[in-house]
Amino acid sequence: MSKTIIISNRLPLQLQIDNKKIKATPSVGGLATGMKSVHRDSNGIWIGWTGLTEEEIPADLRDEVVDATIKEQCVPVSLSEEDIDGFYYGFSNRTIWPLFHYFMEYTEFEKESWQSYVEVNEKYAEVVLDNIEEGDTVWVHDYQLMLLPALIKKERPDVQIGFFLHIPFPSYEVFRTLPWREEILKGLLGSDLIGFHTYDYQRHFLSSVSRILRHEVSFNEITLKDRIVTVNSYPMGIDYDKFSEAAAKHDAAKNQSELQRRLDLHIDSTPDAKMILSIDRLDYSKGIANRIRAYEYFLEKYPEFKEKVRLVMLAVPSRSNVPQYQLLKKEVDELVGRINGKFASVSWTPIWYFYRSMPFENLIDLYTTCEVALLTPIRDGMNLVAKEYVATRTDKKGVLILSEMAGAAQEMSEALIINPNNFEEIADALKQAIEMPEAEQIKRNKFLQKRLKRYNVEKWANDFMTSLKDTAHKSDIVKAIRMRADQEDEMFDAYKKADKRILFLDYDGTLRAFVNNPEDASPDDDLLELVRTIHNQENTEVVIISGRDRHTLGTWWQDVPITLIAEHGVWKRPVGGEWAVTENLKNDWMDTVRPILEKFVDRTAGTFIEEKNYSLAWHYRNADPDLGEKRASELSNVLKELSANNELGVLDGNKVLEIKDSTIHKGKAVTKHIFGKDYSFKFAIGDDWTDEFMFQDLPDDAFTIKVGLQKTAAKYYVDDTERVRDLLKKFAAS
Ligand SMILES: O=P(O)(O)OC[C@H]1O[C@H](O[C@H]2O[C@H](CO)[C@@H](O)[C@H](O)[C@H]2O)[C@H](O)[C@@H](O)[C@@H]1O
Ligand SMILES: O=c1ccn([C@@H]2O[C@H](COP(=O)(O)OP(=O)(O)O)[C@@H](O)[C@H]2O)c(=O)[nH]1
Repeated sequence: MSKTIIISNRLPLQLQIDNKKIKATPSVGGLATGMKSVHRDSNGIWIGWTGLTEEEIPADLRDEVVDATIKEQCVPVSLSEEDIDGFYYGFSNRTIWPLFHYFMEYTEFEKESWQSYVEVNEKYAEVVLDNIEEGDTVWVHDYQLMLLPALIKKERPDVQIGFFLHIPFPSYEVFRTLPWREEILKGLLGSDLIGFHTYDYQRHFLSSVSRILRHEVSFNEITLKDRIVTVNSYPMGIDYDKFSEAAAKHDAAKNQSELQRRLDLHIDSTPDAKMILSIDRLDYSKGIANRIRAYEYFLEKYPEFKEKVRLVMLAVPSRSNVPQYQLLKKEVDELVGRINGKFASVSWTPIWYFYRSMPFENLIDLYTTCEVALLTPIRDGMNLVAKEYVATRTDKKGVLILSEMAGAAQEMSEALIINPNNFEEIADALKQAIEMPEAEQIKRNKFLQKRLKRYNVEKWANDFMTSLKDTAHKSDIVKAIRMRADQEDEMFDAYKKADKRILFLDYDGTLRAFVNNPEDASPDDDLLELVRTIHNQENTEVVIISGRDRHTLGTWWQDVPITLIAEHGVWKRPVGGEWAVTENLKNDWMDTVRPILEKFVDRTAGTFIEEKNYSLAWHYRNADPDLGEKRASELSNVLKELSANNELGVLDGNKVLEIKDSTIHKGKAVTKHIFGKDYSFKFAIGDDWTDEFMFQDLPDDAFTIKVGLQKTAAKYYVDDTERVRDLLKKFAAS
């Protein structure tokens, strides 16, 4: 049975040696906590580092390490102290992490640590390759393993590889400073699907790919010589039910609260003070020091809140071998000490500071007890703590203040969104949060919870995996080759020999180049004459098949008695006949398509669905323009695939995608047209995606030609409309 292989630097469990025995504890950090439930529910394996170096594991405990990991469906990658130094503390956390979080002043470019990064990625590749079986799917995670996709693809081109980056991808101007930028991009492009938390990270990545590697990037696809790599954004969710159910249980047993106990013990005798929560790994990207300063500023600006609020701050130890993290620890310790010293009274401590990691139950305690969450990262890929806080507010009360620099802010607009560098704004947001009427808190959280519940971690992972599976077919369709002279000769030979011939000609972009004003694209005399000449040849039928309306087409070609097909196949004018509708339209497909459109509405702010009698339209004119175009292309692909089985067609309008009965696509139109007639020469030429239906649906012996080098199902391509004219001239002369 095929399986999914998850690979990340850190396994979901971390091993320690305790009393000469191996002890496992859950890993901290969004990647591990988020993916845990995905892994638990799959029959796959998770490959990664255990947290113990080779030197730390005595020979007699090696089997125990393997046992402890196998028990959790994990496979360990064995790393030495030197590896961890160069690869983890070095290149991953002194180069990539600061650079990708825009901390350029912290970024080190050390050749030795780069070399270690390469070697450790190779070590991971070895373990992965040892564990891959036919039909398996591979899902690589995060910035520590960006070379891995290409290393796996090189050995196993048959395997579908997905990659997800959990941190931001920086803008090209920042990324380009990396001496190994090409290697990193090439490593990533070993994947079939690359995912990011937000559209902005995706956009930055695509921009770097096209500028640095000069690959063709079209919408969210990168065309390589032999494959297509799809890039998209999938905002990671949380295990919503786990958090909300734990919170409900916790609420029912309030006396378990550690915070409450502290208050009961009169360590701090201002029990009514509102609790403001902050939870992060102690990382400079999280903006912890700034947050404390902003809190100080708040107490100065609004002194009436002294003794009325308390900042409960959990900072989890992280990467403490990296100097910047050590400095930050010192800075935070000092700040907390200074501010507590400055404002505290006998009955009140303004900051409760915990420097450690907490078990799940204690986290739930913090989440449920604190009325406000203040999360102010300077940069953060996503920030799952923000989502977890909202999920635990079972009575829907509580206010989230969130930095606009966290990926999560893009989906959580009902939170109070602040700029983490703007103390004024943070102080005001704190005041607003503390004073916010309950009805407003509930209203905001209702929206947030609904979205988080719906797009939970399971849905996120399924979305990613489904897209990854879909990429399997994508590369097959870039199969066209530029028509060579000998192939052209062969085609005209076949044309001459055939006793019954048909040519399907698309109009705009094929017979006529695009012009600014579409009404000006009428056929020139030369074109009219060429088409007439071909039509007049014996046993030859010319069909112009276009998305144009029938009036325009009919007027332009009124003097040339050829067959015209208009509006992608809705209308047909046979030779010497009148326009007629070709099909009875149906609408029973709508219940299948509506949820797909709703999903795109969920993921693309500003879009909406319009329902008509025989069609559904997804409008994106109010969305971010770039995102709208990219999502439209993605939706269009999804719907086109569906259309093959469900007889649907997709029309790409101006900021709208309209889905109709598939009697409205060129493939169906040409198939119907040739049905029962024995054409021995079939030819179709067109330039855009609506022509792909013809290319796909015509029989294999048809000569199908795409105008322009693009992804296509046609057999050949020619460069432009001038080349099309040359071909028409040759047909006319045959
Ligand atoms: O493994 P560590 O070095 O101890 O660091 C912990 C993890 O931190 C990072 O988490 C990121 O992933 C989260 C989930 O997608 C996201 O919400 C957060 O914004 C990111 O910073 C890191 O990406 C992981 O690889 C680390 O394991
Ligand atoms: O003592 C703690 C503190 C935090 N977390 C978890 O660590 C994750 C932090 O993820 P986030 O995306 O906020 O940031 P990251 O640390 O991954 O950058 C969240 O799932 C928290 O529940 C934890 O397991 N124990």
